[in-house]
Amino acid sequence: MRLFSCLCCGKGFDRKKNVKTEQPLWREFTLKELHAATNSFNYDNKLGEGRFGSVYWGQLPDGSQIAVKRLKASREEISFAVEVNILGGTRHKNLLTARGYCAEGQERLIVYEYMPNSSLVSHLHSSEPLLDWTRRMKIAVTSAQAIAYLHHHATPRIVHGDVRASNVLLDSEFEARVTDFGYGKLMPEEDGASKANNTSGYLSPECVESGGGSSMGDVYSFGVLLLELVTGKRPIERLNQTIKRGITEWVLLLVYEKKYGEIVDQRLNGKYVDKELKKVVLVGLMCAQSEPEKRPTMSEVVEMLMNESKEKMAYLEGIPLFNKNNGG
Ligand SMILES: Nc1ncnc2c1ncn2[C@@H]1O[C@H](COP(=O)(O)OP(=O)(O)OP(=O)(O)O)[C@@H](O)[C@H]1O
Repeated sequence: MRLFSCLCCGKGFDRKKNVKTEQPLWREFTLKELHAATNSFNYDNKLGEGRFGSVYWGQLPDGSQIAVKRLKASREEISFAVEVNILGGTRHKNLLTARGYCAEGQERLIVYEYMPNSSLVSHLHSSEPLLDWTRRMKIAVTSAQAIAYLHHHATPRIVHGDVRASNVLLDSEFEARVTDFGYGKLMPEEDGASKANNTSGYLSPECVESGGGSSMGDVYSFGVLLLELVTGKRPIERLNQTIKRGITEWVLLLVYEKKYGEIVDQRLNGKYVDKELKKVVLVGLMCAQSEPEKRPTMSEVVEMLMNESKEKMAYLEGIPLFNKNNGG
């Protein structure tokens, strides 16, 4: 049974009309093709494993490199089809491009572009070469643009539901390629993003409460991600066996004291731009406010991150949240 309609780029690629001039961006792969590309899902090709399944590096006969996500269990067919069609129909330069899918027998696979610089989390919290300041700023803006696209321009509008550093992959230019959107409905309840986020510190209080995602919940998670990006600290740091510290509370206390030099990732050895640090920290804290109605939208976040005017900075600094006596 063929469950999938063929969706291509966001502009509505029509295979029949465009076949002579364009390579289809989205197509069905055979299992045989993917076996050949990944050396039969060889252990040496394995890039890693997430909650949904394992990811393998592969190469197609045309030389292009792919990452094949082999989903763990067979999904409810219609749900898989709908979700896969969302992936196939959503195109933005800072979203990870899904090139196609394979559904044969019990196998459910999604084929993505391969990202040579792995994920943001591997750069921030491992021995990978340190991400310099310029790259961090580029990642902040490009990942915000991707999520803003999902919220404000994609058809249908998409709540990411699982914004975090491991879902920000990095392309050869170290630009963000946000991934794992549209997976919410693919996940079994007990494995849901909400449950995982709960302990990772990315989930907003109202999403913890409701167990579901929302666009304002994405904004909160993105705020936490911004703070992680500039501090190099995990959203929740374990200080000792019993005490954990949330990144938002820690950063806000230092902002009250105007101790930005203590907030920034110390491994940068002072190589950062003061006003950019201040801006990202303040925008991150605005996003990660407990009350959803006080958070900006993602398009406002993009605007604030890209705006370099003194007026905007003065506006941000004047927000009561950042004044201990007014907001804190
Ligand atoms: N397109 C890709 N290019 C390169 N590496 C990738 C790609 N997609 C995933 N990976 C890597 O494969 C590993 C598993 O990714 P996956 O998305 O399955 O899990 P995750 O995001 O780490 O966790 P979770 O599934 O819980 O969200 C990660 O190390 C990730 O960086």
